[in-house]
Amino acid sequence: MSKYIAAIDQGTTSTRCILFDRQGNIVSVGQKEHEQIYPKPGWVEHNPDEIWKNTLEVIALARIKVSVTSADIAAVGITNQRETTVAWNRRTGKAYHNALVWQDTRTGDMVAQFEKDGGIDRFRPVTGLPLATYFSGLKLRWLLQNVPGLRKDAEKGEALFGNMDTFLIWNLTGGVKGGIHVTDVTNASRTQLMNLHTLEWDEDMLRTFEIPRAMLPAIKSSSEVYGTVTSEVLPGVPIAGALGDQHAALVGQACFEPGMAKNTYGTGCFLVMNTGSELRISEKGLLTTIAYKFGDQPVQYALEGSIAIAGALVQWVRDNLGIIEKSSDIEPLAQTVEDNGGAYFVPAFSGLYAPYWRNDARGVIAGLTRYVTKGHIARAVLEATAYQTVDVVNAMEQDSGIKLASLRVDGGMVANQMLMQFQADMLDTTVVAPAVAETTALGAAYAAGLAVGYWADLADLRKNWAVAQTWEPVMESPQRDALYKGWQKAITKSFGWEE
Ligand SMILES: Nc1ncnc2c1ncn2[C@@H]1O[C@H](COP(=O)(O)OP(=O)(O)O)[C@@H](O)[C@H]1O
Ligand SMILES: O=P(O)(O)OC[C@H](O)CO
Repeated sequence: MSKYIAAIDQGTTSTRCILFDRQGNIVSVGQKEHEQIYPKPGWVEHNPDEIWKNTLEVIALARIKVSVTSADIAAVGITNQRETTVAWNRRTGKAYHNALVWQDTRTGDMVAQFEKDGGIDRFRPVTGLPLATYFSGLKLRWLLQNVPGLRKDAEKGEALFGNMDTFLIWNLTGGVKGGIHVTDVTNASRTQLMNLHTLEWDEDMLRTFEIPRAMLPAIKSSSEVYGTVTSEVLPGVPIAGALGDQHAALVGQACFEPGMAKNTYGTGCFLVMNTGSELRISEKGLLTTIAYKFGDQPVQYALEGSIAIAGALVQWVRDNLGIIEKSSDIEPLAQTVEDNGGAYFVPAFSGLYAPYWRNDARGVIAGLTRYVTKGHIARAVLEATAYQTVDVVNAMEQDSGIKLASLRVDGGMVANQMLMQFQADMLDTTVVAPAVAETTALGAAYAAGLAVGYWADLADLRKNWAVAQTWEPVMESPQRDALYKGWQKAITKSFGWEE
């Protein structure tokens, strides 16, 4: 019997391949970062060829470290940065343009145009999503309008659209030699082209955004065999699961009951609450999305609070300001001071996502005086992620009527003790990190493993979840309230910057 499940986690910053055993333990990891391309202010691109090459490389790396053959791997699961949009040619395999990354704001004018006729929530009842630059539908519309020849090829079915899940599955299953063109429901739910009620591409949305249906992948469940890997890195292994990364983290955190929630602190920060088989359209600025759908079992829905910039702000301080060398240096720098010194950093680099949905917002540092040092700025940077999470939790509790008893956390920023303690303090709630920190990859492994019988059922998966660390709130209410009041004031200063 095969010993492991492989998960490919194609994130915003890097691509990883992780091998898991039956207890959900990490056996081996291969990881590689890719280039972030910023052609203009607000534009963010990735090179799909680089990501495909990195994917092959990280699979090989993960295998070499523990010298496993493909016979040792029962299945592979894919998880990915969501919304990031690629169009490529079926015959050549070449992308027509760099991938437009989820954070890219170039569709701002389209958003404004569509908003004029029906407001920001006009597509919410069908898609669960507000009008925003974030989702794939308008990014694809931009490509179709701006890349010569793409629309013609798309109408003939020669050009294919996909998010990174689709692009990788197509390449892994043979590419130009008959690659399989599919996506899963969770990824499809982020395009703003899928009808949340029917789980099919919505004809009205396709017509409104002028998207040729022939270029769209088939929508599948999150856990079933889509095809078999033909590339020599994993020959003959079935690809049996796919989930957008935030949905995968929900699964990896074993949040299988309605009301259970997780928050993933990566490039962005995404709080997702399982709401069961009931579809709820948010009234507080959250997204309605698919939690997961395992095979032919009923679909599970979720509410999501998406924050565009979290760890990305730490990267920005590292790469653009150069006041730290590596991301983890932000913590000792922030520890050089007692508090934020009155400074607040609102990282509205891609506008503001949940619960504000302000495409016109841009980043500000507020409350500066001559007293403020780089230590205070470091502190304000970390606090920004915690305050944004409080904004989202407040909306989530109002929307769902459920008070969070504790918050399950994961992602690269969870390594930051100061941030996690501050988060517990600002939420006045226990924050809990699980033993397996790579919940995103684990969730994709679970989806694939369930499809091929490596794990029998959800009970098998629940057993694997264990606590690694908890952070308890210790801050007094007056201090918490004063800090949050400052944040609420600062955030209004970011509004209306972009005309
Ligand atoms: N110790 C740390 N303190 C603060 N931020 C950190 C720390 N370690 C990593 N990060 C941030 O976490 C992010 C990487 O997390 P990860 O979960 O790997 O992201 P992604 O899946 O989005 O690629 C980066 O933006 C990085 O700046
Ligand atoms: O790559 P991450 O972990 O920052 O996640 C990106 C999200 O899926 C964007 O919606």
